Amino acid sequence: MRIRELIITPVAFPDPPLLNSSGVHEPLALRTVLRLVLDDDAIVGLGESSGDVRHLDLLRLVAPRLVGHDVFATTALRTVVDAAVNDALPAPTARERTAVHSAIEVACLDAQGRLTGRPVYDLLGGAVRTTIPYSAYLFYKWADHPDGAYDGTPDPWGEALDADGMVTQARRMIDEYGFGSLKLKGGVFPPDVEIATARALRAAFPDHPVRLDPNGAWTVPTAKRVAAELEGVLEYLEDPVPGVDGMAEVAAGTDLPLATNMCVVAFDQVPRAVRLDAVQVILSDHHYWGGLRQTVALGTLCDTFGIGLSMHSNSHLGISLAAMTHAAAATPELTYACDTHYPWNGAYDVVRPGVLNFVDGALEVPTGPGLGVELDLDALERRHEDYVRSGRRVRDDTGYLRRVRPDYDPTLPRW
Ligand SMILES: O=C([O-])[C@@H](O)[C@@H](O)[C@H](O)[C@@H](O)C(=O)[O-]
Ligand SMILES: [Mg+2]
Repeated sequence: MRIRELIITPVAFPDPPLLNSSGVHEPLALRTVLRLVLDDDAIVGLGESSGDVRHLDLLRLVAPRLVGHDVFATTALRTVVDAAVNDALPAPTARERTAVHSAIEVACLDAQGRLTGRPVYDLLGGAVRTTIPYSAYLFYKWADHPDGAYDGTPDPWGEALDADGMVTQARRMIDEYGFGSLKLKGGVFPPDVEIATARALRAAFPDHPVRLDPNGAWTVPTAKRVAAELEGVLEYLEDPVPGVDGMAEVAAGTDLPLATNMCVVAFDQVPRAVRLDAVQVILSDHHYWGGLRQTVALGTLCDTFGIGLSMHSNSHLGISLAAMTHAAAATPELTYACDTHYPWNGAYDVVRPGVLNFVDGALEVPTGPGLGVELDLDALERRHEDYVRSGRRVRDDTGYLRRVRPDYDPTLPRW
């Protein structure tokens, strides 16, 4: 079955003012929705990937070159993608190429599943679990955007700028979604504030493992001190310092497992990280590890070297969530609850409701053909109109925070 067309639709959707080590989320988050149309027109494979304009430009170069290729030939399609993006200026990096491979592979797998009547997890080797636990992704946040939300809807979450605010946010996430573990996004306040927040979460929810992720905001000495204080409090500490060498120095002095989605983000970075014993958990992410099959392969590799496997997320919608869920279903080595931003953005999804419902903090793996989710074309059109109207083309957390604090310096490590 051959590919007739790849339709690429950039979308924008409201996002709350969530703080991180580089700034704050803008009123709109960006994504790209892919529709891979096959010859007979009845089968359309879905995909979702980054909304940044550079990725979009690369996808647009690739789209016409896919026409006529077999949708099952995903390995050969990587060569087609590489040849197509060679025309890009500036020349794409290996990471940029891999992100395009990932996006195309997911749309192909969805189409293959629809053609064969099998869920994507079957195409990945079969499901080893039927439900996938996710963690509550907690953010320090402002009560509202300075100029209000993009669509004028009042922010239902309220402010969370200290330990009490974070415990309130966590309680609400747990009440609404049933999450059984907590991820705290740090790197926003001085480390002692974030240590106090992690401790408060642990005390308020003693049965919920807590992880903390300051996205490389600390120096090695600071990270060593925080790790010593949080041993026994956290299940893992994610990217306390930038770079694999710093991670190795911190890891050498603590029993707390160190996790990363920043310093090991591709297969060619694994050997050095292993040699240095720099990370004890890798966060997979099919959007940049090369797709769903590569994510399953990463599980094998992690197991080989005794490294744990978790899953990273970024602001996303339901096609990505479905793909993450299928990857998790087919990866035996993935034993941590996965990250997801979905509670922050899911109200603006482009897939029809009914499939992606959290029960006890977990998603049932969709059993329908392909990814098992259906596109809501009206919602897609609305989100695309917002994209066009907004004029936004790249994510800029730092620039947005600077509107409020013009002297804001995003240089890391900060503490
Ligand atoms: O959404 C955010 O602000 C996160 O900080 C995200 O950009 C990170 O990529 C991510 O979730 C992480 O775990 O580092
Ligand atoms: Mg992280």
